[in-house]
Amino acid sequence: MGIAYEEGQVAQPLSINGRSIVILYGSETGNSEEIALELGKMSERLHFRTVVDEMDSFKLTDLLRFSMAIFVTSTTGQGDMPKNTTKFWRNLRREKLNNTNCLGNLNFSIFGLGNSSYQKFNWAARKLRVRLLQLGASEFFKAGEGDERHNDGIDSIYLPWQQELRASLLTNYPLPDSVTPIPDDIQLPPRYTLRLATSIRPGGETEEGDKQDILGNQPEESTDNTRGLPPADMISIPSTYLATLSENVRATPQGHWQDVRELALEVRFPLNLIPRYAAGSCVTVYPKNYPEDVQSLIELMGWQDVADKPLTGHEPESAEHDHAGETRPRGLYLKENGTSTTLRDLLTHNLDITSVPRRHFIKELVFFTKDPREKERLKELTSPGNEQDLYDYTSRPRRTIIEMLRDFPCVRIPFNWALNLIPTIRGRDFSICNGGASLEGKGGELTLHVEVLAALVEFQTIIRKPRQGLCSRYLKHLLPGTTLRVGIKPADKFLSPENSQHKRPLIAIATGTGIAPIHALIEDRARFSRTGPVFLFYGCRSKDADFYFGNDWARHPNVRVVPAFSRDPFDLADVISAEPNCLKSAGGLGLPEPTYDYDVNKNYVQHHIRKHAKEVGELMRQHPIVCICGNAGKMPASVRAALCDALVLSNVVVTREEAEKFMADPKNLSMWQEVW
Ligand SMILES: Cc1cc2nc3c(=O)[nH]c(=O)nc-3n(C[C@H](O)[C@H](O)[C@H](O)COP(=O)(O)O)c2cc1C
Repeated sequence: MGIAYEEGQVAQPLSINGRSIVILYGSETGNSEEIALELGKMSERLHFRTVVDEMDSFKLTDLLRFSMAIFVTSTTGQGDMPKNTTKFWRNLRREKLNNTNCLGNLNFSIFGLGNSSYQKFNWAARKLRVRLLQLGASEFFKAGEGDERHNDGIDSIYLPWQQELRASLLTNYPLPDSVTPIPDDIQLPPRYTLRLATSIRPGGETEEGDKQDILGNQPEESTDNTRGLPPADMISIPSTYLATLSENVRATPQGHWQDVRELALEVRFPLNLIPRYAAGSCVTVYPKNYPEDVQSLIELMGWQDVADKPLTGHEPESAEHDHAGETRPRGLYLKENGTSTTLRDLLTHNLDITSVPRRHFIKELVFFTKDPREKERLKELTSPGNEQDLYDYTSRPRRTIIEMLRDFPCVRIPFNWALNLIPTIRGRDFSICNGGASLEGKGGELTLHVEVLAALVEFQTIIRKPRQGLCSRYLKHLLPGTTLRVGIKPADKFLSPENSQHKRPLIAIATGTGIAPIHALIEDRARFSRTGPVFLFYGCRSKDADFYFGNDWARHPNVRVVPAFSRDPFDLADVISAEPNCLKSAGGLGLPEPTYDYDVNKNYVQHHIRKHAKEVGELMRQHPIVCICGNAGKMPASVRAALCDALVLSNVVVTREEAEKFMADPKNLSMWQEVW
């Protein structure tokens, strides 16, 4: 007879000999991590001993302790592996492992996340898969490749892939007769739990005399945290630096649809810890939540009694639940100076309470409401086939976690489950837009002046209240003089002027704030007397509103700028559209087919590339660097198609097929693409 599960119960997966899965992810912005966690739940429900962790926290030899490994990785940069896979990937690629068959006992499968507007679509997952096979591992289930550009995003490939994987696991690793999978409507134990350092009496008061947490830290004086701007206190984030905001001004006119900020930061590095930085580097800003939002969530969930009490360490629920020594979610950092952390601190600095609710969050909410109608609606939102309904409720109106909890007033998440439901805040990257002498450090403790252009993300949605992204809201009201913690992400090597790279021609195509890294690059090259020519196609709405650095280009005589002002009057004769019949994509390289109809009679960068085909072709013969930066929508594919057309029109190659091959070959050019 199978095990009977009862509603309301928290079911512990059984421990069955030889039945274990490790799920390792590589993730920059959390999408792969979310999928890995979902796969982890699926695996636990099938009674596999399950470990979910980032790749870098795992040794190769540890992999072999599991019956199976599932890898989930996004692709970042120019077909690169995410940062939290660097160590793992370096180990895997060691030459001495070649021909050793060292992973001969490993069974694996892999799911990749990517965006097909990038030339190197899903390359990280593909590279990883090839290397695992080379080292003798066997693929127990076919690889999946999610594409953000699909109608339902990554889910359109991921959901059916996950269903098939589950079926395959059940067939190939059948459960003993007496055991059934844990059904979806039965709750699994939490991965992490929060505990108060002081014990609370049932009535809610704190026991007397216990005013310290287990580390002996005194709780801080209570301050009025419920109003105003995010607090100034810091959390310890590894590999970050202190920076002072020196400027925060609006770069677009008041009436313009978008509030774009010019921010300047003075970043301080200890001399022994100077990161590699150059034009093309990014600065990572870690936003915080506003006290009023934090308070609102605390009240909604009834956490007032515990919100300001010190917490102890964040251990996993039980030792059985082996998460490779991990005691709190990756990316969750505590306050500096050993001061005790409270739930309010976590909600302010660590947990993304204004993010759009993900499927995993909604699935868990079912367990925290007693109202049958709420339960039914929550189940409906996450049931297979209802992806459009989920999208319309969550992503389309950019609804936040707090707003969703208001819509479901009977939901009460116990405070000690918070880390399991709410995702951690991740830093947001902004391309540095200054270069050359302005990006040179000064002083004994090096101070670096960096500038960024931050387009504040503000949405007009079907919910009447205008919405803002977390980081946008944080930056909008950030006052000069504020100290914050920032990271610096190095740029691709070929962008920096070392090794004579600056002598190569640069063909740059930028739209909107995508001009930021290009501007930095041009300033960097200007330091040298002999630099290659620059041909810049720059698309924005209007000369007066968002033609960033418009007055600056004149300082760079070797830079030729061709602007495409899409909303200013223009001469149709200047705009050369594609002729799909003679310049049709040859396909075959797996590149997305650009659409031609949306840009007829418009004034976009791709039209000007075709118009200047001869000059573009000339530079293409000289091993140029080609940069495409800006919005990820239709622009990257249209621009690549226009570059291919230019190659044909200027007789560098004869056919469109040859043009696509030419573009993909690093012997001809170095492509750097940064689109979002
Ligand atoms: C800066 C940047 C570079 C990217 N480069 C690629 C790429 O080369 N190939 C690709 O298929 N997807 C690329 N993507 C798309 C990501 O793989 C995709 O957004 C994915 O969902 C991110 O998942 P993550 O949050 O787990 O990192 C890139 C995204 C960004 C923001």
